[in-house]
Amino acid sequence: MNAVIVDSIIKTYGKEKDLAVSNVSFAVKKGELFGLIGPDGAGKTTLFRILTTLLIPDSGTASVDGFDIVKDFRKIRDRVGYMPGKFSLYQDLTVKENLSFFATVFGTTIKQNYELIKDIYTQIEPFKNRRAGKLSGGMKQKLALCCALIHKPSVLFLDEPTTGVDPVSRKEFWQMLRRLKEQDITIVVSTPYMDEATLCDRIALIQNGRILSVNPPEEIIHSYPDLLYAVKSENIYHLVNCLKDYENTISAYAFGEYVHLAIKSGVSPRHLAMNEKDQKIDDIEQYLLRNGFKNAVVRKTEPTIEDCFIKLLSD
Ligand SMILES: Nc1ncnc2c1ncn2[C@@H]1O[C@H](COP(=O)(O)OP(=O)(O)OP(=O)(O)O)[C@@H](O)[C@H]1O
Repeated sequence: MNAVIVDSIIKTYGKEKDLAVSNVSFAVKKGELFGLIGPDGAGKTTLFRILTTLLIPDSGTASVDGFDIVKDFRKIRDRVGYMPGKFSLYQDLTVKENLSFFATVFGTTIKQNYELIKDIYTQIEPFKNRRAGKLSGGMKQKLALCCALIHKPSVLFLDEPTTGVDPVSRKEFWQMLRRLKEQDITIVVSTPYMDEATLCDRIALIQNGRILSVNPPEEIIHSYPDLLYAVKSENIYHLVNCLKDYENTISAYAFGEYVHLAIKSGVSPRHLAMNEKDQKIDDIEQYLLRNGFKNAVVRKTEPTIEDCFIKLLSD
């Protein structure tokens, strides 16, 4: 059964009718941890605001927990938890006051649903009398999650919950989400961090208001069609340009301290053992040598979600 159904949603802004969400359709299964992955401006927040009944789409339909986002908006508001990217906490209220406030708004008490938030709340309880504005990023995020959960929602929408949070808190946060999922809460979470995509059951890759793919992350990675190499040398900028001109190149782009080079899979096996010497590596090394890169290191690499995203964008 599906907890969220989005069918042909279109949303534009302003007189110019700038397209923010372009004919988007997808469904999220009950109990699923579903990720909306895409860069800034992709349309993630707009979709969240539509699904939490804060915005009305220009056209298309959507339902959450079986209720229509327009006709049944009140029922949806009782059933969803929403952690917006910004401004979800009252900075001048303490940790405890924020939580009590959100509980009261939903006609419940902290005590009534304490079991659900206990794991998370105990981590911020030592600071319960501190004003929210004086908490660290990680602590704010935990409090905001408690506030979004306090009325025991069946579907939880989290808009970029880990943006601006340190790597350790980010990891802890995802562990918390996995535990919530075990309690049968459907979670839709957006993130611009591609590495977080692999922690979801399924992900929708979104760009410019369009969905490029909806699949489990491992399937997206498995269906990557090209051969991918990581190339390292001094002067990444020149290296990228040089590799773009290589005859077999499909794409070449900076990837951390490496350049990722995608080439046509041709006759080489798609999954060469990582330590197996690949004829193509020799060819690339020779090409780079001819072009003045004396110490370039070339190795085969497995695609990440980010590589798949780049591939989908260039198709
Ligand atoms: N209130 C608004 N008025 C006009 N345009 C808007 C408004 N809100 C969003 N947009 C535009 O709609 C597009 C999608 O924005 P949206 O905020 O949904 O994306 P996002 O993926 O959540 O990115 P971000 O993380 O930057 O918020 C962008 O081009 C954005 O500039």
